[in-house]
Amino acid sequence: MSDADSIFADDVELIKNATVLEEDHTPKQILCRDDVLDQYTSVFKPVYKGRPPQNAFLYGDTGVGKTAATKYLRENLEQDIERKNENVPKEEKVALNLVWINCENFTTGDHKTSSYQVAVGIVNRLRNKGNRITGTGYAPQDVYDIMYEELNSLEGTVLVILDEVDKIGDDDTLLYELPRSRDIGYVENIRVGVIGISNDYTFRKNLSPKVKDSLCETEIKFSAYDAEELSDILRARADKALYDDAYDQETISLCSALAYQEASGSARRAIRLLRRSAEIAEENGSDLIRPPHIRQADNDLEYGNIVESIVDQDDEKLYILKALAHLDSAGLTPARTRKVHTAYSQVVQTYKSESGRGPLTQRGMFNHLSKLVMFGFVHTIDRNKGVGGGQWNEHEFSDDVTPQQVKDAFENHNLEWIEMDLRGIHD
Ligand SMILES: Nc1ncnc2c1ncn2[C@@H]1O[C@H](COP(=O)(O)OP(=O)(O)OP(=O)(O)O)[C@@H](O)[C@H]1O
Repeated sequence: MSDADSIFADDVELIKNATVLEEDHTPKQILCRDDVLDQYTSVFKPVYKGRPPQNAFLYGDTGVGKTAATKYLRENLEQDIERKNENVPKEEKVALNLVWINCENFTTGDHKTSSYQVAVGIVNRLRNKGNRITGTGYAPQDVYDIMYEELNSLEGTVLVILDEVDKIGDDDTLLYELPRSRDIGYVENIRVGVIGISNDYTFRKNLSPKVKDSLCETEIKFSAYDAEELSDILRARADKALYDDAYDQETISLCSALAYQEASGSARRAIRLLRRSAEIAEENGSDLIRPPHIRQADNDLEYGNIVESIVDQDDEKLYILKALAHLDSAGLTPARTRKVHTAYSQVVQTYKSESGRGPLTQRGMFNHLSKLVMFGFVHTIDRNKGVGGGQWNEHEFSDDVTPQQVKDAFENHNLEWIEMDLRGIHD
């Protein structure tokens, strides 16, 4: 069968190498980051020389190259150590063990990670499949003991990279102890270096002084890219991913400008935008990515971002948003707080009938509703009819949110979307 017979084929193909546009692609070159790379290279240098490793804390907004720079230096370090070891006598060989943990992957049901969960993760990275431990059922001290035992069975330097380290929350025992494990006497055969990576500025600010002392030996800030830097990064990516005639200077400039404006200089957003724009251009049979494709791609990404941020809300806020979605569909917004509470109570009863937990009081719900206003999902109107006329609040979705996005978020959250008819609802 030729492509012409397939419903999946497009008439034109603009993407030459799709993997280059994927999230986990590590570029061969890190652009526009010379200063930061110099600083970061110094952190890895002692490891290459077989000296005690340093600890470091990397921070900066999302999509600004923290992970990419770390992967790039890790690959170089491993390759260079391998080359060096080929040419030196046995006793001078450098032993490096690297454990990469994304703390986001070790969250429990309530979206929280703890030092305990990360310690379980480290143990399981070091053990083979049949010998792994579960994330529950061990006393915390037992898990730490097992982890240090596993680490101590290695030799040389152990570099533990904790990506999204902020997910570790308040329980930061590990962040304090792991970098100092040799001084404390938990390990004796190895030297441990810890690199924490975070895009949460509050987490960095709130780190306890003792964690700051041990983990933040070197702090490296990754600032956001400006539109010109985004253009350089994007052009290099487009050169590898797209056919030469598929894009021009306007494609690169517009994708970069939009990512700069709307995603605070995130290279991830710029690359996603380029990929979606190329797909839309292909679907439209265009042999060049043009501004309308890019604008449509930008709208698609914005839509998806809002759905993702709704998915991140806790159950109570999801129920309030569902109540507002039904009120909106029934033409009943803006709705007074009492009406939103009645609708919300119905939603809770529908979803929580099995657990037996009831809805929050109106005041309790209002606290969550205020957070939704703060996050930009909901818009509240203050009605004031003057003396004797009364004062009250009315709520509706902000301009960026639609009932369909709430529905999509429920589905992404694996929560069934139960249809509800709130047309006859009273205040
Ligand atoms: N300087 C750069 N040169 C080339 N590619 C880059 C550069 N900076 C970022 N990228 C690319 O942009 C995307 C996002 O970068 P990365 O994952 O490193 O961001 P991050 O700062 O770790 O974000 P987060 O905090 O959300 O994890 C990746 O595809 C990465 O390869």
